[in-house]
Amino acid sequence: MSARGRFITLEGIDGAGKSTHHAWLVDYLRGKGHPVVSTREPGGTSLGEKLRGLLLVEPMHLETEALLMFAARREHLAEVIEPALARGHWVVSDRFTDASFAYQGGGRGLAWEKLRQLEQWVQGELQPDLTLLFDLDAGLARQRLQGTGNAPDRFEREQQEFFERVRAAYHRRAEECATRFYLIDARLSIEKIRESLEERISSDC
Ligand SMILES: Nc1ncnc2c1ncn2[C@@H]1O[C@H](COP(=O)(O)OP(=O)(O)OP(=O)(O)O)[C@@H](O)[C@H]1O
Ligand SMILES: Cc1cn([C@H]2C[C@H](O)[C@@H](COP(=O)(O)O)O2)c(=O)[nH]c1=O
Repeated sequence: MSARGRFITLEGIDGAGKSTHHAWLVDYLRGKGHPVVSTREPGGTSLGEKLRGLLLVEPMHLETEALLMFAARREHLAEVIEPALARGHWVVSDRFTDASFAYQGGGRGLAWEKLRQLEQWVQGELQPDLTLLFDLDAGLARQRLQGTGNAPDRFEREQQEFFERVRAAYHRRAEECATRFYLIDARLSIEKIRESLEERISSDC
């Protein structure tokens, strides 16, 4: 039987650089010979991607939003994450549960305790082995997103204060789960961030 694989998540406010470094990290780990499942939330399964389509577009009650995020996550865990880890594969996910604490908790004001209950229900004791938190000022993140020329989704249209609360909630979560978090200064150049990721990850692979 193969050893359980490693579970890495990337987190941060919209525009902090997760997707850029997610793609690089997956290639880097594959280059080292690891079997890697590259995935994202909300999404990662056929049902999860349909829920993502709703979540990023449809206005909805805050608790509906939180429940749909966790419903998509339950499917993601059952269909993709748990089987891959059991096969000994690495799973690299662009966002996971910390995003629910940051966005639904910090951004929208849902009680931390309700989120903890959902977390316990949906994932039990399973947590990422390593969470890379891309930390960036909300104003700079917005400028970067505007530079992409892509139409903003329902979250990306939120005010700067919303993202300041999201960022603060990520910091709270990083303090609460300090052993698995690795904070990245996302103001640095893409090259410098890669160097720091390489240094952090090379001890694991
Ligand atoms: N360190 C960096 N320095 C300068 N620009 C960067 C850096 N990292 C990413 N970018 C650029 O910022 C933009 C947003 O990056 P990216 O799409 O990776 O962010 P994201 O966190 O995945 O955003 P979202 O959550 O909205 O998908 C892109 O144009 C990307 O090339
Ligand atoms: C998992 C998760 C995500 N969100 C939000 C955060 C982002 O604005 C979008 C996803 O878009 P991305 O371009 O793929 O980053 O969804 C959330 O509010 N809660 C969550 O649990």
